[in-house]
Amino acid sequence: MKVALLQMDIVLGDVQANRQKALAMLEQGAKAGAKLFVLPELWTTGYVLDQLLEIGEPDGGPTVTMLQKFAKDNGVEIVGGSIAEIRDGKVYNTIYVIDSAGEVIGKYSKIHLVPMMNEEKYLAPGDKQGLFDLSFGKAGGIVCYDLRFTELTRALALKGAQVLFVPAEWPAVRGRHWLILSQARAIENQMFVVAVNRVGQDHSNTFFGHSLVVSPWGEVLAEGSETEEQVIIADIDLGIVPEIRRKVPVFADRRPQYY
Ligand SMILES: O=C(O)CCC(=O)C(=O)O
Repeated sequence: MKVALLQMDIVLGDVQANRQKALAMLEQGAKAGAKLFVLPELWTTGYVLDQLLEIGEPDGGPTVTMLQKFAKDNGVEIVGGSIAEIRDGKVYNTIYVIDSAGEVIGKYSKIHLVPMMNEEKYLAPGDKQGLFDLSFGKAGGIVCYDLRFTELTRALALKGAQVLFVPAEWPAVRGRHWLILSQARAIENQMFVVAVNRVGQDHSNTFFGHSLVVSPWGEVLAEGSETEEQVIIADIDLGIVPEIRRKVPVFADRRPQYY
């Protein structure tokens, strides 16, 4: 399966400009033969947390409609990064997952809000795990800071996820954590990790880029640069997951009665 990671810069607060940029990058990925597309966290707005209530979108808004049309026209699946979703007068940081017929087949709202970025002042936390049935099988979705909470990814793996998608806006000051945690989640859960970060800067942070695809054996199959916008393409062979889980049987050897 060919996956495209849209490592984009984000124009702060300019939803229209970000949509146009994402569309151009989606087209670039489709030309390269990608069948599954993943976008970064809050890619339509960036971290303008105090504006999200005005510029966020309810279900069925223009951003998700644009992604649905692209998915249907091109017969591809999309993990629509995360966008600011307005629900019951609150803002959620939500991944939309769209199938190749253009249907929204799942959503996940970021569970762990980031104190270092004051998210809890502006965002409401999700309360459900993101487990999705895609054409290749089960996949999990988490957002950025969620990557630090090993229990959440393990719960998704125990429910059958073989791929983990991680849209992010991860800052460069903690860049090493991004690389190590992405590889750790892949190795300990014997799953592919497809982690998509933004590049560029906002008022408070320089972002780290280095979007990456890690195999269940811990190999980095593809990695973006630190500063450049890029459509990163990687080939994922899900056939190796059962093979690795047989070779090093950590799931069979768990002893949860002692944890
Ligand atoms: O955990 C971190 O260091 C970064 C988290 C973050 O930037 C986010 O969740 O948006």
